[in-house]
Amino acid sequence: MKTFDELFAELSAKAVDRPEGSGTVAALDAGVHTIGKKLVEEAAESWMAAEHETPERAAEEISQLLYHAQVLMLACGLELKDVYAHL
Ligand SMILES: N=c1c2ncn([C@@H]3O[C@H](COP(=O)(O)OP(=O)(O)OP(=O)(O)O)[C@@H](O)[C@H]3O)c2ncn1[C@@H]1O[C@H](COP(=O)(O)O)[C@@H](O)[C@H]1O
Repeated sequence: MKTFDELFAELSAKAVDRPEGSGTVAALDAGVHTIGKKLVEEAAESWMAAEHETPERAAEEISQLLYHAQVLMLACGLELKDVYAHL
């Protein structure tokens, strides 16, 4: 288990170190358009899980939504503080 901030720190390091086999590196290389499509897909899956499945399934999909939101942030050069400033 990890927090939102811990995941962002991990993904930020991967974006710099570019370890082989990292899905995050592959997503960043694919670009904003591909990352955005994945984000929307996970948003829809979160909605469907919340409406038609269990809270546990919704939590799983929402975790993936948060992951892809962080990848999009990295692709845009955003840091957590840039987003937190709007909360
Ligand atoms: N939390 C996540 C995470 N959540 C979601 N995903 C990605 O989002 C996809 C989820 O897609 P779906 O469940 O819709 O399944 P799918 O459609 O069969 O998958 P794809 O065909 O889209 O690959 C997964 O296949 C992962 O590629 C994640 N990928 C990585 N992480 C974490 O990010 C960190 C870095 O990961 P790497 O960059 O891969 O090392 C690690 O701590 C990981 O646990």
